[in-house]
Amino acid sequence: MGTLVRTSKFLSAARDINGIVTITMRRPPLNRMNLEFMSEFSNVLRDLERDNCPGAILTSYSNKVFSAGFDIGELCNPEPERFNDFYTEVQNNWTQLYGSTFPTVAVINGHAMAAGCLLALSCDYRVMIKNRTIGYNEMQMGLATPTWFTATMLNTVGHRHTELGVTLGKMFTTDEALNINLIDCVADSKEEGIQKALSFLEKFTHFLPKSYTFAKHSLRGPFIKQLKENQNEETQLAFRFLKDPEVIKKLEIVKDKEQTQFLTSKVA
Ligand SMILES: CC/C=C\C/C=C\C/C=C\C/C=C/C(=O)SCCNC(=O)CCNC(=O)[C@H](O)C(C)(C)COP(=O)(O)OP(=O)(O)OC[C@H]1O[C@@H](n2cnc3c(N)ncnc32)[C@H](O)[C@@H]1OP(=O)(O)O
Repeated sequence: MGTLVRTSKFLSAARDINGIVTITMRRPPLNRMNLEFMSEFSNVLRDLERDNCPGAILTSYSNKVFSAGFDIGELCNPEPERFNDFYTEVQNNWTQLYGSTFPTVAVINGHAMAAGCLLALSCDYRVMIKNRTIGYNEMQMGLATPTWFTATMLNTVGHRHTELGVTLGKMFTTDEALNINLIDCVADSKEEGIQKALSFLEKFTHFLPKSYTFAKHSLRGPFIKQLKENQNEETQLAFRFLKDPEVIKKLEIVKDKEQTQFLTSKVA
């Protein structure tokens, strides 16, 4: 796997002989993202920028779940200060990953739900294992999909697929995701996925890093700028949404269901 360059409670990062870093999310059982997870993630990305990393792969320790998205504990009737810290970290994390100066690949070796899907979409390329699902399922949870989540999907698959995906809270199967270019290729196993990711990243060894960064930022920069300019408003909007009694009630029902079965549309 390579030399371990960083290990923390929920993430590990290992560098191979070519400098490519594989970041593995490990918050059992579902890689749910809470404040601590997000700040560890930001620290890893900051290190990779500082070290002029030539490329990174993002994957999960589990071959069942890439990430179940945000920890519902961070969203259900949140405290203002904690939510502000959490959401700010999430936004910063997205601007770092979506705008990284190095190429990134998500090896999606398990289900990728909501913010888990955002992580994958924020990379430059996606390899997904067969028989998994990916999408923004917020609607099914009584939530809404934040503006920058939507923009990231829109920039990947276009308006119509985003519109249907977001408004239906649709989880796409691997085959469906490939058909609409939500992912770029399919692998039989995580190991094969990593090999495909490395082949993609190998292409960039022939380019000047500054040329790559310029191209990426000319495509993604305006969306990052838009979020940075509206960061506080986005946080306030989300906080108000989450304080709506109907939303709290719905999330509490979801939390109660956690004791038995999470969602009726639960995936295999
Ligand atoms: C203006 C509006 C702007 C913004 C709106 C405001 C805020 C919203 C902000 C952002 C958007 C939201 C993004 C998100 O990421 S929301 C989270 C979405 N995640 C999910 O829906 C995950 C659903 N989970 C599942 O479908 C399954 O758990 C999964 C397929 C991942 C795994 O299935 P499996 O059968 O292996 O496990 P389970 O028995 O279902 O789960 C084990 C255990 O864990 C609990 N669980 C699952 N997911 C979460 C989660 N995200 N947070 C907390 N807890 C979770 C599950 O209920 C089980 O609990 P228990 O029964 O107690 O063991």
